Amino acid sequence: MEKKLINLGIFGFGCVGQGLYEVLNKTRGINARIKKICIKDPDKPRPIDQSYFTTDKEDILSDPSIDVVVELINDTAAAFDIVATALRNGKAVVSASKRMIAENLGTLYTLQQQYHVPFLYEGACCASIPIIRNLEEYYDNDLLNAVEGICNGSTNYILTKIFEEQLDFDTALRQAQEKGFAETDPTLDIEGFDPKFKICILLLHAFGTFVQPDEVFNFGISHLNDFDINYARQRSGTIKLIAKCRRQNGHVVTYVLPHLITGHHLLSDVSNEYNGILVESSFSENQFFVGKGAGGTATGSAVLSDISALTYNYHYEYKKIAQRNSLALTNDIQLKIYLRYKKTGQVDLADFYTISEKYESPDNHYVVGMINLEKLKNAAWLQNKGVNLLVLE
Ligand SMILES: NC(=O)C1=CN([C@@H]2O[C@H](COP(=O)(O)OP(=O)(O)OC[C@H]3O[C@@H](n4cnc5c(N)ncnc54)[C@H](OP(=O)(O)O)[C@@H]3O)[C@@H](O)[C@H]2O)C=CC1
Ligand SMILES: N[C@@H](CC=O)C(=O)O
Repeated sequence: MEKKLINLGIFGFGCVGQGLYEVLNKTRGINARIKKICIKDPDKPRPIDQSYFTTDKEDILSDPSIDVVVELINDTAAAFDIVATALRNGKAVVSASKRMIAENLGTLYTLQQQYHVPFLYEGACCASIPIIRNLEEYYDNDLLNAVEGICNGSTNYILTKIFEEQLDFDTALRQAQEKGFAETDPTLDIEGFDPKFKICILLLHAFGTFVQPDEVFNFGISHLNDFDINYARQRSGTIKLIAKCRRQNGHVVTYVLPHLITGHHLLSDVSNEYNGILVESSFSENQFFVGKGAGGTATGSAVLSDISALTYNYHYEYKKIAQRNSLALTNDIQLKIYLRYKKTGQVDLADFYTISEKYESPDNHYVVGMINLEKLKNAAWLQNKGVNLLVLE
């Protein structure tokens, strides 16, 4: 039987928009066609026929023949306006804009309930890894303990190139940008904001907890220097930027921090733009999801899977909210960290609960010790470019 034709209105034709176009053209299983693509710059050369394009958002939002609005743009405020308007107009929406989603989760959840329209965003979290649908459907009753791992393709690409090919940071970042992995503003990647947006979304689907990204501490890899890299190498280890949400004493702990990984660890084998997510639960215990976490076709495939899911009326049920199991966020935990700094007095060692190791040389000092996550989040000294930290586990 012929499947009903789905008319798509797409916003954005950059890395992900073009990835979706390619995936859609090579996929036989779905009867969907692109009716219009709304972009920003009318003068930019496009690889497909000009008749597809418009700069007027109403050509999509007010067209009753468009069934699904696909939002793939790099402007957070405009993306929220598009998605919220489409939902209010009763149109199903698919998006990959993690920042926009994470910053507006409460409102977007309410709009879905109010207007009874689906809003799917698998591509927003770890691109090709179907983690949201798994948290929604497979882990709907199991008692989850943790969802954690590598949620940013660009930083994992940079760290892989540094550790495996001895590339310098700036060259590796440039490559990540050229390959379309990095955000328009790459500080969102290298300072750990992008994985924070993703973990905030996963937190809702795993534990039913709404948080504003500002409440969650993130520290990325932009302060990394050769001394830190050697510190990791001397311990036969590597460095990974890890986003984490973990149940602890009736609360949930959430953060994004660079970790020193030593010994055999599943995440140490996750390379380049791949992401890896460990899910820990009471009954199924440990499971590991790995897949491309950035890039046009990898994300396009997740977006297409969402479009396809809409054809069988799939929508997120947010079961953890419905089960009223929501956990409140806490930063009241102790972390064992390596803290490297340039000179005495640059960091406030009194913030540490205990210090077990101290090293001093003319150029670099470091301590290893236990520190409270809330203290770390509030530490002004950590903003200094000459200071870096690694979580030791
Ligand atoms: N790159 C990746 O690997 C991934 C990206 N994402 C997310 O997907 C979204 C898109 O990313 P990406 O494709 O990389 O970004 P790009 O910078 O490659 O493309 C952005 C697109 O958005 C368009 N655009 C910007 N503002 C508007 C507007 N107001 N109205 C209509 N179109 C607009 C641009 O138009 P124009 O072409 O005219 O400039 C461009 O086509 C982002 O939110 C990103 O965070 C999610 C997962 C993976
Ligand atoms: N900039 C992001 C793109 C995908 O979400 C990343 O590098 O992971």
